Amino acid sequence: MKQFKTESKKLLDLMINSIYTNKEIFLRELISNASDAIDKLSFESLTNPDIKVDQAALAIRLSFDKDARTITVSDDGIGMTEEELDKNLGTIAHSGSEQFKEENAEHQGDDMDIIGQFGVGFYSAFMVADKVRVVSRAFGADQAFAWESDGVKGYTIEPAAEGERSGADDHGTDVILYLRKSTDADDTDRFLSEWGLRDLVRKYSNYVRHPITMMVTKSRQKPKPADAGDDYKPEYEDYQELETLNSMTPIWKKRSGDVEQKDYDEFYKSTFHDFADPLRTISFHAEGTLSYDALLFIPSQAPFDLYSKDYEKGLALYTSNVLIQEKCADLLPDYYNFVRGIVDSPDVKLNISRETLQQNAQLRAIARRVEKKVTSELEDMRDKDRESFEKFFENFGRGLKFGIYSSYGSKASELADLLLFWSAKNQSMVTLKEYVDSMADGQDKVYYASGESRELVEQTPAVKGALAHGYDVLVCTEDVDEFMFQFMRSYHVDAVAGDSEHKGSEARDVELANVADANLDLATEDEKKEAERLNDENKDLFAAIKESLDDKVTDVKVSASLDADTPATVSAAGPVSLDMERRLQGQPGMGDAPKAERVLMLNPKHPVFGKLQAAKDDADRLKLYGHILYDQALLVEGLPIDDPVEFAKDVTQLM
Ligand SMILES: Nc1ncnc2c1ncn2[C@@H]1O[C@H](COP(=O)(O)OP(=O)(O)OP(=O)(O)O)[C@@H](O)[C@H]1O
Repeated sequence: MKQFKTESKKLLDLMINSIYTNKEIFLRELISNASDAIDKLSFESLTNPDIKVDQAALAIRLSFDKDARTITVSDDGIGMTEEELDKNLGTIAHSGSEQFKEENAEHQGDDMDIIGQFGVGFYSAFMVADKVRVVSRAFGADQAFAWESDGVKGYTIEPAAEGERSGADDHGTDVILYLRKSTDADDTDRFLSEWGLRDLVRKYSNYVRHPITMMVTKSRQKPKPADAGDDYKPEYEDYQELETLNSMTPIWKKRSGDVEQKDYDEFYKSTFHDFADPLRTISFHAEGTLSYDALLFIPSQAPFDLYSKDYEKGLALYTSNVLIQEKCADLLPDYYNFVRGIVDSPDVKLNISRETLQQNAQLRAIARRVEKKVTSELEDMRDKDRESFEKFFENFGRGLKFGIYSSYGSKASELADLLLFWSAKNQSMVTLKEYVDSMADGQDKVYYASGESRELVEQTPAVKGALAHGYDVLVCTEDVDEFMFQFMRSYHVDAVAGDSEHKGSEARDVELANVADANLDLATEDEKKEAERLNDENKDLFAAIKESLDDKVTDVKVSASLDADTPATVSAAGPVSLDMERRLQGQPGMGDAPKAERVLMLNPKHPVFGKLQAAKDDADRLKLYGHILYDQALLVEGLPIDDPVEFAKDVTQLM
């Protein structure tokens, strides 16, 4: 007896003790595996002339035995060798298996989430069965092997008995489930019936492209005997017939008007192993020189590994009913990597390989259309269903921002209008257009501020000052935000045609500006004049403070726009903001990351300013004041101070 690998054991444990209400998905999982196995064989046969199979005859067969309490899922797929049985069914094959181990620790008892997130595959059989036997014969092999397990102790693999596999096929797999006893709480009997299995196939596997057949018992009227008298009563007899249970037409070939949303949802969940319904479904068809059917989904939640390097984007690419690539990356731009779906085109060449994809004009044309469709769907959601759009953005917005950032801003024209930011004034998410539309009179820039959290950013003097002057500020808390803004530089506003009631406006580019930029002055004209006067008047004082701060700041000056409670703030003068500096330094391998040019801005309306003036001729006191003001301004910004011990000493001395 062989032992399962550790991570498989955990998953099996979960399956055996599952309280998951959707236990019936086991059949969907086994049918999907069977369908994949047939796909693999079809693909091999199309690319390898030595393999000859009759595509149309490849099927999945269901059967059950009420007395033995077994269900068998049998396929004519590629089958598994002895080694493959060991490798594939002894370990979890899922890409998420590593994460599974970690997540599992957090989600103890919450099996719904795990089952939903990872698409538990083969092992889900153990939710309903206490023994599973897999008899498989790999394509081209002379011998079938049988894998068997109770899911607890381990598993055995042995040569299968002659003729053990059902049907006459020389390749394929039978999965035989020995169902658990039926109880009130856990009714497994319902699976041991024609209607029970037919129901499950319709519900979960209707659009599987290969026939799923089952022998069913039907009733028919016996022919009327020639010598039947007048009192003849029709007689009936049962007979057996092979029935195809699924509709088989791929769902993506159907017009969206002919498919119910719940069918799309089921298809999405079973194909892409998501637990939640998709947020949006997009179906479209092209005809002409390049014809194809496409069915795309925008998930309602981000897969756990979306932002990890293991995540692979792509759409499934089919041609002539054969899956040629499970994840064709070239069909999706990186910023739409969350889109799942299928493209099926008879015009795409079968022997497409990774190298030729780039140069493939057909794929490029499809990719362009896919991108346009997704964009317009997102715009539609933004305008008509804001709640869903905000949910979407929470999950996938970061990717859109990266799209602008990694294209050095060139993708801004496509993506900028899909961005949302937290508005400090409205306390809600706004688009850039909404921001610009409600800008204060005379405001000519979009103001943003960046930091670790909304609360922190909203408390910074720069943001409070801007709000006090009637300017809204976009609060940015993601690492990519400010880097993206730097590449964008400005936001393009389209021209608006006027009418009798509304004034039109010209197209224009509105500059994006960090509100904590030392060169930015949000003050009124009067405040500015006053600041200029004070800067002049206190030139020597400011020079002395700068000197006492060594090379920590490049300048000390008056800020005219600070609110009354803030004695001083630290701003950045160059292209690197304080928050960018913090984020760059937080990255591994960025030891000598560029630093922000710091400027100490003093508030002339605060009583502390008078204290500074009074200490003008006392170098030690001035140094003490300067250091304390500088350090506390950094703390308010959520930034580390150079020397906490020194700061503590300074405060003590002051007391
Ligand atoms: N009927 C089958 N015929 C051939 N191979 C199979 C069959 N069922 C399972 N396998 C093999 O066993 C592996 C493990 O199956 P399992 O359902 O656990 O995971 P998966 O299908 O790879 O992952 P997921 O269910 O997340 O897509 C498959 O990848 C496949 O190689």
